[in-house]
Amino acid sequence: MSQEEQATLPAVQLRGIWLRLGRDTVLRGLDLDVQAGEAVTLLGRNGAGKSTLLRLLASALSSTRGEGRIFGYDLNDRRAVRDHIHLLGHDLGLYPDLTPRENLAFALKMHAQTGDIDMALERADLTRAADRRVRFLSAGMKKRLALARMGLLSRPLVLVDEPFANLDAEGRELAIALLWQAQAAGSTLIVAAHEPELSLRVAPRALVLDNGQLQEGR
Ligand SMILES: Nc1ncnc2c1ncn2[C@@H]1O[C@H](COP(=O)(O)OP(=O)(O)OP(=O)(O)O)[C@@H](O)[C@H]1O
Repeated sequence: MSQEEQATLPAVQLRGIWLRLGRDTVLRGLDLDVQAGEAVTLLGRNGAGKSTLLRLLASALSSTRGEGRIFGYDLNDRRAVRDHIHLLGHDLGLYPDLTPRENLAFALKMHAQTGDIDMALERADLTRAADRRVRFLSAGMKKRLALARMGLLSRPLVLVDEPFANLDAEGRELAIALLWQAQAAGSTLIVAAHEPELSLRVAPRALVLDNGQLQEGR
């Protein structure tokens, strides 16, 4: 598929998705359409299934029933899906024995990309901690690093679970700025958050996950 053909396809198309985890049926016939370039805030109470939905979209979980496509690629085509997404989940996926600088360099290398690591570190206010092992950073500093990595890797679909958790006021503004930047660079965003007043600034389409299905609005 050419890049031109791909750009005309919806970023996300889910049809009748059911997903069971243990004894819980978390998603119950869920449908979702997200156009390329859209920015969506995903709301819902604790345990509603927001993280589960993001993990399904990242092809880290399989549905029990239903069909899903990411930029036209079937969700079961995990390699193609993972080539198009970046998931910033509860588990930040950082390497604790590497430094922030090394984590960012490794992420760029894994995606065969280049980027300005020093600028990303500075923007995240991590310059002074750039060469300390990640395991010695605070929770908020780790979150800033994960956000900096998201900003460096400009993936077509960016899935972010609670971008504002563990951050101080300045860190929250950094999260918003990096999400803006990702969208301006052409990424589609889906942001699960408990702070609609923050998330809706960057992702104005609100979807509420309730009883395993999505509804528009707050
Ligand atoms: N690995 C698992 N095995 C069994 N059940 C799970 C698993 N992970 C999540 N669940 C269940 O799935 C449901 C949805 O969880 P999920 O983490 O997706 O919710 P959430 O909307 O992201 O919640 P929160 O706002 O608290 O982060 C919950 O009932 C949870 O207990």
